[in-house]
Amino acid sequence: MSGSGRATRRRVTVPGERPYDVVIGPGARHELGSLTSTVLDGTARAAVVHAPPLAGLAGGLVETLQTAGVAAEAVVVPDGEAAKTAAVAAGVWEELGRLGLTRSDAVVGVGGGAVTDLAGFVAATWTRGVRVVQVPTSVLGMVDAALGGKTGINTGAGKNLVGAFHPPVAVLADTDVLAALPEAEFRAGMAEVVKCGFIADPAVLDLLEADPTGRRDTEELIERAVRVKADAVGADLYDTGVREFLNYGHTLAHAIERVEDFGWRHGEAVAVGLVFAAELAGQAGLLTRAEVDRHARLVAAMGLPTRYTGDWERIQTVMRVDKKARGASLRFVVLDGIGNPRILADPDQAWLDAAWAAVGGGVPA
Ligand SMILES: NC(=O)c1ccc[n+]([C@@H]2O[C@H](COP(=O)([O-])OP(=O)(O)OC[C@H]3O[C@@H](n4cnc5c(N)ncnc54)[C@H](O)[C@@H]3O)[C@@H](O)[C@H]2O)c1
Ligand SMILES: O=C(O)C(=O)C[C@@H](O)[C@H](O)[C@H](O)COP(=O)(O)O
Ligand SMILES: [Zn+2]
Repeated sequence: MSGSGRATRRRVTVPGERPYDVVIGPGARHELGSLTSTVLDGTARAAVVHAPPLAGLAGGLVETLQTAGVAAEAVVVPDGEAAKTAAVAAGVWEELGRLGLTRSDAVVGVGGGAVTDLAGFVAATWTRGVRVVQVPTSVLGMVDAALGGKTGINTGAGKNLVGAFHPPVAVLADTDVLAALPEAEFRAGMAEVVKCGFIADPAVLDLLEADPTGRRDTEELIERAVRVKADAVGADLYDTGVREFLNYGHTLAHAIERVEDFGWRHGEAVAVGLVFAAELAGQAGLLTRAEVDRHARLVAAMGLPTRYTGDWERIQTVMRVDKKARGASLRFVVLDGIGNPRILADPDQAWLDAAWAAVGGGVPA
């Protein structure tokens, strides 16, 4: 089973000190067993971390590992953003201790971005670092969260404020599992895909304008987004340069998520954040009106939100806790033309207010 379809799957190598492959396509998860003689060589034990909705899939992967001679067990965590807490991480550490996981063993993260972020974080911290294989099951996980090595959890102050850079040894993006992904989650994942289009690959924009559902060209879109991310993290794993561009739309998005107590889908918040960032660039004279409007038009056509009305003062306070902020100054990723991202530091308040108005927020007089 592990070999069937292998030749037809797409493979993207993420460059860096320890390069690894992202395998994209039907049945990709079945390559897990064969990893025990390559990147998982020497693994005696493995913890397969998953949330309840992915129990069936994770159970199959536990069996695959067992068949390959690895003492694998499932570790169940809460679903969605509720997995990304210090308490859940502490619970998983206790489980890894019970399983006797040593440095030569491995964690397998199975699920959406929330679970792979958590699984990556416990792998980064357990015995100061064990190998992790990510098996993303959402579009968002496949194109973004499962690769690149950003792992982490949330705190009361905001999104992803505790974490570590810990790249996986392999990513198995099995597009068969997307059949069970709820439509709203599929759409939310496409927000990170269109983000990649705007920052680096305009062909993605053309594909999505032709079919805003992303269903016609799903694998092509996933591969293109993975390549955009692989290029950025290959050049700048530690997020001190070009990797910051992957944060396009995220300054507002993370603030929305925090203010909404993590009740918004990440991709939906990113969608609004893209519209906000485009207007900010328009205000700064970096994008034409047509380029600004292309953002809102495409995001809306994809069935994603373009509006958010909340407490502007509070949003601005939370945005200052963003990891791109330096001291008191806010820093945003903006586009200086489509496909040409740059940082805009300390934008004029009037530009910020105009961007807020563009997503439907009211600005107090
Ligand atoms: N580390 C990174 O670089 C990075 C990048 C982007 C996003 N993220 C993080 O990823 C998270 C969002 O990930 P997400 O959008 O995947 O959401 P999620 O992980 O919350 O998953 C959304 C829902 O979809 C369900 N689901 C996932 N796959 C399924 C499948 N195949 N069938 C049925 N149900 C399925 C999950 O159980 C969950 O209920 C956020 O926490 C975000 O901060 C991290
Ligand atoms: O990989 C990156 O770098 C990104 O910025 C990708 C984002 O889509 C992702 O949401 C990431 O987790 C945000 O990073 P953060 O450092 O702002 O938490
Ligand atoms: Zn994101």
